[in-house]
Amino acid sequence: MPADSLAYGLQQAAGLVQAVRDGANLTDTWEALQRAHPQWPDGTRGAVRDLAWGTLRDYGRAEPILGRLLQKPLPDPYQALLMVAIHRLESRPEQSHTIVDQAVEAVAATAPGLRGVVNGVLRNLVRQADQAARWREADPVARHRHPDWWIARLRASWPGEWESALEAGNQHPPMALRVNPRRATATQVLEGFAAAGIDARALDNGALLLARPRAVAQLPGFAEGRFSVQDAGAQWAGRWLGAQAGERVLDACAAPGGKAAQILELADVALTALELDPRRARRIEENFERLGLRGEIRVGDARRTAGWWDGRPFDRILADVPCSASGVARRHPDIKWLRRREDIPRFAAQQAEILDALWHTLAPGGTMLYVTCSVFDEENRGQIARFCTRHADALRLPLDGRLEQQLLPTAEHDGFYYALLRKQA
Ligand SMILES: C[S@@+](CC[C@H](N)C(=O)[O-])C[C@H]1O[C@@H](n2cnc3c(N)ncnc32)[C@H](O)[C@@H]1O
Repeated sequence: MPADSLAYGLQQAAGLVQAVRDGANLTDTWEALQRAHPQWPDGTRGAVRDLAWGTLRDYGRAEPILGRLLQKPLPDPYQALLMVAIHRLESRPEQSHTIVDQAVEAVAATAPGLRGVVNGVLRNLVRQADQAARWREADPVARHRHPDWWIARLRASWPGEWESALEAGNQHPPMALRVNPRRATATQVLEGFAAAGIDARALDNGALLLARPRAVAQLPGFAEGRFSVQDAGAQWAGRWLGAQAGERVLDACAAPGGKAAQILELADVALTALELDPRRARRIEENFERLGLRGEIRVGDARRTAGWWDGRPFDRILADVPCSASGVARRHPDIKWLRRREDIPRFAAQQAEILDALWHTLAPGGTMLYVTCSVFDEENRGQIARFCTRHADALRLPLDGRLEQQLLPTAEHDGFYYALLRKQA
């Protein structure tokens, strides 16, 4: 199969989808696949990625169709191949004949005996497209493209917003940039973009939103460290932490270093960037280097302060804790497949442990900004409410006039939660 054919793209994307169905992490699998195919042209890389990410974002969409059109699921990875083909048929209905032919070609290469059934299922689907739309509409998982327990949680917490948040979470993610005020102003960056014919605009918090995602290295000013890629929702961290020159600041869960870099771009602070995973900690180093920033990078566990804390209290702490990442699932669509309902209390317990340990390292009068990229209450407002019952010296401070900020995914930003706590002297 030629590497630029749709058949090849479908086959490779099916391999990625199958790996996620087997429990693998998409980013790691994708990196390994690219290492195995260094000769792939950009077009092939882009096509395989789009097909796999799109199919995984379509969580649950193929099931009602395959359940009705197949007597029993095809063996691995051919069921995944059908899912990728169905995703493609839905997104490019005008190319239905080519898609069916190419899917048959893809299966013929390794399982010629399945050609007939793949051909039959996909042709049936093309013929019965209206009926398939009704099957999907009748199935909440297929309609909202999220696991049922996820839908139920969001619906219970956000009765007015859950549907639009789920829908936004199914779209292609936006691309936003964080301007480095040490190297440029937002106006200068936007002028450089306008001169290069790149459409972008500034949002309320200063983030620049590109009209269309692009390869960052091709944007004028990136190599000079004038900006970094960072979701607009994440960019509230620097402002809401509000670190001032001369302060001792801890970023307790720092890799890859986006928020740590923002803190250093905004004020001359003494920053410690702590990270549990040594491999990920190296990415903080690379980010600081590109941006010309300085901070102390330490590998350690935020829960075990004896391993990394010198006993001098911090004036401010950013606790951007590990979480379900349910607010960024459109960027990492394998999350919808890999997360289980029971993972959420496990994350919440880990977050509570981190928060309790960090609280001891905060100076009286100091503040801690708690951040997750989750949309689930148990990790967010519930977590902070429980923290405040355990720590009588914790005082909640408002963020732009609100007790806490839950950003649900929209066309402009991903889902994040923020709460600010002061340790009373
Ligand atoms: C949400 S990410 C942080 C993103 C980062 N703040 C940024 O803006 O680029 C959470 C990070 O915490 C790290 N982590 C998980 N458990 C930790 C622990 N107990 N102590 C320190 N870091 C931890 C993870 O490896 C991960 O890199």
